[in-house]
Amino acid sequence: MTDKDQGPEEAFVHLTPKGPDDAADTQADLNQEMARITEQYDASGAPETQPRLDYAPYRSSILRHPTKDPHHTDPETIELYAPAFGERDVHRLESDLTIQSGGEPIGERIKIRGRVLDGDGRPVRNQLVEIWQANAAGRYIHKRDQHPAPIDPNFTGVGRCITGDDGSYEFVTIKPGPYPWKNHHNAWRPAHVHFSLFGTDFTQRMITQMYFPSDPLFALDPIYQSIVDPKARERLVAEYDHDVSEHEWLLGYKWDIVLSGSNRTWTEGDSNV
Ligand SMILES: O=C(O)c1ccc(O)c(O)c1
Repeated sequence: MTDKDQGPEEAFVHLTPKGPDDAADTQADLNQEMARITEQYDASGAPETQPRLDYAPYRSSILRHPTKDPHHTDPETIELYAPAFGERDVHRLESDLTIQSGGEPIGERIKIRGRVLDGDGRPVRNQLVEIWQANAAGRYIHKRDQHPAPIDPNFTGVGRCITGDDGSYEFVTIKPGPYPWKNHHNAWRPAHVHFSLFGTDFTQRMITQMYFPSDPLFALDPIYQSIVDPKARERLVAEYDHDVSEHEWLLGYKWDIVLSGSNRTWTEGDSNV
């Protein structure tokens, strides 16, 4: 575990925004800084699928990134007190975020389907997959999110499931709206769904985000841009899949998560960084 390991609570820790006179607060300056770092990467020719941990345009990463080597733990000891999940602990209906209350949540109903795979393309079965996200208006139910967008009384934005024998997972949910955050002036996060994979024990937990195709905010988002390899960025974007869509009911997206190897999915916090 590292201090960067992040759940729904910690996702809202912001730095105080700098004042309007601060040069780094303009989007143009931020874009320049992001482009400079990407250029350095391109020149280095190094394949890099994981994000810069202390990426200045993403302000909180300066505070939150791990500064010490990973802490080695004895896997047997950790099993004595870490939480563990089995198939029976997670109900099938917990993967449908649209039926948690008496009423229908507002927004575009979607299904996200995918597989969890290892670096050789083998399915990773029986994994706890948890998601959390903003509602259709871009609002989280969280005390630190007080921006003036409505809370949906029929939507918590939280769900979970266990992967099947073929590594598959599936969530029915509402497409999240873009989220305004305080990283810099007029900062909006592209619509995204947070994913946590538990691993076979707590020390393996990894956290990432899934995005939606063609989002105009990608180029402006320091979290997305903190991944300098364009291919690694693209792997975080789900694909629209018409076969997953259902007639007059929902739109379908496909998104696979690869745990290791050169096609590894970007992770923002896991026990390996
Ligand atoms: O780093 C953050 O502050 C932060 C806040 C909310 C999010 O949805 C997010 O992805 C990051």
